[in-house]
Amino acid sequence: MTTTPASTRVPLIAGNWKMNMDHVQGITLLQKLAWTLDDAKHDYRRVEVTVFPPFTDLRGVQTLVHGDDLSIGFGGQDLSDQDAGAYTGDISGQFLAKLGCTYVLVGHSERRTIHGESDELLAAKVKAAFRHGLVPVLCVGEGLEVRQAGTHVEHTLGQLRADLEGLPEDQVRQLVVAYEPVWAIGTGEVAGPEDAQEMSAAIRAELASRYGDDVASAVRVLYGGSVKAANAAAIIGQPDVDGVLVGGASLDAGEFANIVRFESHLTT
Ligand SMILES: O=C(CO)COP(=O)(O)O
Repeated sequence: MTTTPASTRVPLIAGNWKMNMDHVQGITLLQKLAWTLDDAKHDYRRVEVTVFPPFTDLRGVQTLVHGDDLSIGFGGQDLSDQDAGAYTGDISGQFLAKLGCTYVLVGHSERRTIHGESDELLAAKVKAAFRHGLVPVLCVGEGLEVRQAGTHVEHTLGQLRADLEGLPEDQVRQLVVAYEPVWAIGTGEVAGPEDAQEMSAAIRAELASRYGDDVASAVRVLYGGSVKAANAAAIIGQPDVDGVLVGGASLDAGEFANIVRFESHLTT
């Protein structure tokens, strides 16, 4: 398979704040992150940085990012598969796009489990994201029982196949996929760098077999699950891992900045 070298895919370091940080706390966190990365002279063209705050923070985040001309991107943690109408409590991709969001998480394991979101719904959400010019960060991954049964690769690829159902090739190529083994989320258990590589390579091979090498080598595959500054470099150093989706550690500006600066840990 003739894949584009990993070095042409810009690493993406993404912080999923989950249901943490009200809009005042969110601004403070983002400001601190921006200062810390500025002080470190971070080059955002080399390593892209994005945060996923709660919906109620997004307007404030947009104002800060645009007002201070920050290079940090932002996105929503979820979106509706519908565009508008009588869907109480739901958020349209159109609203997120209007707020300047670049990305949107789709199918985070907490949406799949707590909210019972099906692959059918998630396939509709992926399409809704593209309809509004948002890049979906599609989350896939297995629970502990599946991992223990040794069927994690097949399980995760099954989610990927179902969630991309009917998606045209030019949209697949823009996707970000996040492999997040559920047993490693918020537990302190980290899949080893080899586990992250095994699944990322399997995801890329699956994309290559369905859409061709060219598409597969354009898609960025992230790892998520108890990522910290101490383990980020080894994980992102894997050839098929193009970044990380960070939960808990993204709530600490210093720790998250150190994850963004993972390359400096490789050389020191
Ligand atoms: O779910 C995650 C990111 O989306 C991972 O969360 P933790 O980094 O807290 O394990």
